[in-house]
Amino acid sequence: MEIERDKHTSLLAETIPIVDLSNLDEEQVSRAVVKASEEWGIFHVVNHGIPMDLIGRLKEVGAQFFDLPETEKNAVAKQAGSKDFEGYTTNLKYVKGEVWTENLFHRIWPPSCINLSYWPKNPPQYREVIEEYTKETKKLSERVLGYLSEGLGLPREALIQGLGGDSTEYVMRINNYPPDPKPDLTLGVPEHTDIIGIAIIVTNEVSGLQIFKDDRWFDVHYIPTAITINIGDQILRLSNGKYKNVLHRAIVDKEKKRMSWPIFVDANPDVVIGPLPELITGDNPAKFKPITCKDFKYRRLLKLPVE
Ligand SMILES: O=C(O)CCC(=O)C(=O)O
Ligand SMILES: [Fe+2]
Repeated sequence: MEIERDKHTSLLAETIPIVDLSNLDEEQVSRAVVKASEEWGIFHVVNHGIPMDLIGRLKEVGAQFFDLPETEKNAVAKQAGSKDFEGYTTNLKYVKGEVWTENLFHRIWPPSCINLSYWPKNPPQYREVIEEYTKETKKLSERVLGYLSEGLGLPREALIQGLGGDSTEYVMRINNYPPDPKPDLTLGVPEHTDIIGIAIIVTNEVSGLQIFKDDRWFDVHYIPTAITINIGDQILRLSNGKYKNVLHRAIVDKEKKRMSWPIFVDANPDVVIGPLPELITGDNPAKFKPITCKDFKYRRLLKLPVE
């Protein structure tokens, strides 16, 4: 596969929507989140209520982990042959069309699905910081899903329940993209839509996330105080296509290390994902067939069609 990279994406002045969550007019906030999700499938939130100090500590423990020698990172390595995704994986190689990244992946909520053997013991404050950040992102996620439910004309809990309510899994991913001497040959993450409900992302100061809209790629500019929210496949399907699952990719930098910390809000494997029944009318027929999350992911992974 040859990577086609437009040369001048960063010249585009347009930015993804920015929603100020401190606005006291809740209806205005709700409408802004809904509009951004319909048109872009991605937006920044500012004044989101998550302490910047906590975000700073999250970035610190992530960076410290990836700075460890390979042998130490391998203490939490993804198990070869394991069907599950949790653990540390590295993919740093100069092959045309390949990805240039190493990452750490593990569940963070609910407590019953946490496997601490994939949580680094070094740096020592890793666990405490992630636990604190989990609580904050869960609140933010529920707030955003509440607005998106209202935008469907449904009670605030509708999408939270659609994603499985208390069984919804939160998954931490930390992506590390070291400087890449041959950035034209590689991508950090090839283009994809997230297979989950929503993603809540912070990054370091190096921009690199790009999204596809109206036939072109746009840079998602780094805003120090913002958190970026992506709509994934599960919300597209639950909303019967109203909210867009944004197509995105990450490019790498020749000189600077880029890092990102997405949290994925993900229905558990047994949850059936299809348009919420209340949305379906003669005028709005179902655009998707209900399917368990497990089957949906399996088919997407193998690139099989999903109705
Ligand atoms: O690195 C980024 O900004 C985004 C990474 C991403 O899309 C993913 O991990 O799914
Ligand atoms: Fe993604």
